[in-house]
Amino acid sequence: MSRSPSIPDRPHRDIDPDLPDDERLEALRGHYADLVDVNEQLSEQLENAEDRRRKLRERADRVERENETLKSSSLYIATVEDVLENDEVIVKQHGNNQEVLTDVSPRILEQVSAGDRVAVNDSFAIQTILDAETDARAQSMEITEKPAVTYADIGGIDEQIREVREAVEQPLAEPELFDEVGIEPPSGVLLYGPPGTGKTMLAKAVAHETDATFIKMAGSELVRKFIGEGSRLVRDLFEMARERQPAIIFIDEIDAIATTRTESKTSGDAEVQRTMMQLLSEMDGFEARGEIRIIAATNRFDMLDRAILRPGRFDRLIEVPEPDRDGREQILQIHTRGMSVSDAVDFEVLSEETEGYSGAEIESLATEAGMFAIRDDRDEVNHGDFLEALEKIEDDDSSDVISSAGYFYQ
Ligand SMILES: Nc1ncnc2c1ncn2[C@@H]1O[C@H](COP(=O)(O)OP(=O)(O)OP(=O)(O)O)[C@@H](O)[C@H]1O
Repeated sequence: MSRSPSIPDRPHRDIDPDLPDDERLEALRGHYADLVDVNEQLSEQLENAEDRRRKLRERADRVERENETLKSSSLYIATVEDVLENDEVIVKQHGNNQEVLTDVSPRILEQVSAGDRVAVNDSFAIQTILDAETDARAQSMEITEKPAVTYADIGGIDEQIREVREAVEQPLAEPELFDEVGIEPPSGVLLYGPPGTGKTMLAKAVAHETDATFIKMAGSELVRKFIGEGSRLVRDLFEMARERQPAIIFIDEIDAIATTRTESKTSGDAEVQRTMMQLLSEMDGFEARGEIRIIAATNRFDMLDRAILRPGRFDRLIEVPEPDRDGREQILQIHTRGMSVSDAVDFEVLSEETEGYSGAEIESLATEAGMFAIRDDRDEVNHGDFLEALEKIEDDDSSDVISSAGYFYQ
């Protein structure tokens, strides 16, 4: 993709002062028109850059807020076991199952009852009662009975589909094959590769094919600010899978809980470590030929703690790369299947032009091309629409570079 910003040249015209007045006036008009044209182009670029800056500002604010949340002091999650007569309650802390008798402020005592999930501080004083909204279990899992994605919706990674079918689908569909041969199927499958290349789709397609429930959890969700929450979520995840089996557990961004350990020993690190240990112990505990399969995904293979790749853990690694030329063509065909596209659209040319694009980016290219057709009041998308969409995407991309380099904002 070309990334250099194309800033129009300053218009220049030599006007001979000795020309007759009418010719000089004509030349000046021409020069003026050039200036107006360049001015328009620059204004448009400026507008795009400002739009981009606004988006980046929003993103920076969001990251700052998240950072603040993470820095604020941690609370522990506990369940209220019993409310006693003398304004005391017994709470059981998640993670270590420690039971504690603690005083409660009258303000909270009126609202609290046995079974409530609460957040407690270091001295076990109840700080908040967690309502259904903050119940992380409900919030952080995505559960789909039988996802609609099929292998036919995935382009350019046939070899990866074959490997996933062998490692995940076959043990679910034909466990007797493994019994007969006397081997254990892979415990967990790790898909790794750049963002937007179809890793989630692959996991969903296996669930579709095997009529399994798809249960997705993002690694970042497991790294919450409540101590004990991560390991509890992991337990919930496996419990949910047992309730709904056959099930595919999909842990996206596994690097969030399984990065190489640093030397620092902050409580945050220890919490992440505990969450990972919980995941490994759940994996050790389940039957490899059973009805639950586990798939994880990461864009940061280089950062992974090798401990999770040992036999019996994520022992089948499948790389999902960016699509090659043929792959891009297939993905383009898939994402334009439901669109009304002119016969003159040359997919071969488009797949040449999209080198470096991920599946997700090709999907937005198709949508963007459709938008150009709508803007032009047509109901059929033509080759020119795709070229304009390409140009727009590349411009957006280069304005990324412009804004991050501060080019326009000096
Ligand atoms: N190989 C592909 N074939 C068809 N569509 C694809 C492909 N890869 C990505 N897409 C499109 O991009 C979207 C995002 O893909 P998906 O979520 O599977 O990527 P991912 O690899 O899991 O990304 P991430 O690492 O960011 O989670 C999909 O919904 C799909 O529309």
